[in-house]
Amino acid sequence: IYKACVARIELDKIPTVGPSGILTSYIGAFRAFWHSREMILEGYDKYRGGAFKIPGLFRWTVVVGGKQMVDDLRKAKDDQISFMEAVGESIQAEHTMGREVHHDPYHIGIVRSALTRSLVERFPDVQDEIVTAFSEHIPATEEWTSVLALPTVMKIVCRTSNRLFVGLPLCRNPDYRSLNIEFTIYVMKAAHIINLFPNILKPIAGRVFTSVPASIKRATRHLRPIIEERLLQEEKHGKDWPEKPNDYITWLLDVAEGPQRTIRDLTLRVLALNFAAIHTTSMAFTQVLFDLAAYPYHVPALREEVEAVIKEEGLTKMSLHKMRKLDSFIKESQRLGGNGALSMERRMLQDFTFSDGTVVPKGHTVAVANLPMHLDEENYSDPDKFDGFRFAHLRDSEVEGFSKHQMVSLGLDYIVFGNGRHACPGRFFAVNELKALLAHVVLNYDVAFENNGGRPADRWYGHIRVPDPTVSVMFRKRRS
Ligand code: HEM
Repeated sequence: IYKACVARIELDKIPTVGPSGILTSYIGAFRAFWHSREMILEGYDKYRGGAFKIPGLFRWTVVVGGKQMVDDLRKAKDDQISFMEAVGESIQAEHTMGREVHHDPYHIGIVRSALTRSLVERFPDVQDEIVTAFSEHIPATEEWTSVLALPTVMKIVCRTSNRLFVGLPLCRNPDYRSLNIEFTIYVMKAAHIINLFPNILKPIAGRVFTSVPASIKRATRHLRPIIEERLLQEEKHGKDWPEKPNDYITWLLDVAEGPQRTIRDLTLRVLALNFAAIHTTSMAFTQVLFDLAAYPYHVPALREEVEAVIKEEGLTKMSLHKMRKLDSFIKESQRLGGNGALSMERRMLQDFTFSDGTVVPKGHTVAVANLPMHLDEENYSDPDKFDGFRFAHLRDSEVEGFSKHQMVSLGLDYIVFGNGRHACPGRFFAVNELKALLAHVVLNYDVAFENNGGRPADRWYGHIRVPDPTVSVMFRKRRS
């Protein structure tokens, strides 16, 4: 009781946006449900560089802003703060992704190592899938053709990413594709439902009220024959059998042991990877398309850069690295259109003291106000303006050998991929894929909004941003 009282006193010291009384905070919680973005912007402005808290139905979130506090979180160790516990609760990972994935996320190490290492060798496959996917989903027509942006991009990104993860022909299978796209939505919906139940009933709620078990069955149908074949080859010829594919299933089997080698466990890891990769990358590329259509004056310089680099060295993972304007355009698009107002959610495993003396008691959740930081004049000049080549100009003034301003670099004021020990390990692939997608679009298409319309408003679900899925972008074969 004493410890709970001390924790309450520490929490009370952190200012609240909205009412903070035991009962009135529920009114704030309802406001936060619909308007958490506004509350985060308000708190950031009011308590600059400090912490504030916003209420939720079940708990407070302590929101921190300013580079110093981000740095404090970046440096914190895994026994002080936990990414898994915070995110695990938001998506009810134990009951949606499965206990195995939640408690033993060894596949994350694979994304950081084998997957990222494979990008040079596997780039031709990824590029081939981009070309084929575009020719099927957005054929280059002489006249303008209207394309529903987000759902179409989702299909292209899903098959392109899965060309790397599981290869041909599965990456093109329509049922496998829709299953992976839907899985993320099922998990988010399931998490909302499961969160309404007390802990003891959560496992039952997960099984009875959600579509997750059905998705696992559906994924197993596709993956079982592939996994069984791989296991058979391994049994016959040993670990390094000839023509062993260089893909995620191989990388998993290279390190998996005992129960990690079951069909169910391996299937869950494929679903978990798609969960992390598909919606994030698809939303990012949809925002890029919207920005391309809204600010078309960037297109000539982008084309010039892509063509010049390809002429010199062809299109490879390494040559994409030289396309700085392309990188900058995508980075700017995510600065203004990233997928939420909060990032770097962490659960405190012990009382945590920030450099400014703010104490967040054990068991509470902290997140970084990344949206206001991306819109802060102290971090970015003319912050509301979309300047596609902002980061390319900053890179021009960098000392050779430093690349602080390229998109994959983590920053204390650019938090699209988080920061610290749990920063997105998939960002090298994500940026590589986004650049290859954008290069393909500027080389082959003209892009515009219908009726010369401007950039559409995004949709917000609490602090999460989604590009409007009903918006179309027009494409035609490149003329100029
Ligand atoms: C534009 C696309 C993407 C965005 C914006 C994005 C963003 C993020 C963010 C914000 C985090 C949490 C970081 C933190 O809290 O510090 C994260 C984690 C993660 N991301 Fe990404 N991501 C993207 C694409 C991908 C892709 C393509 C993959 C896989 C190939 C991936 C795999 C992961 C994994 C496994 C984690 C968990 C890391 C951990 O637990 O340590 N992401 N991502």
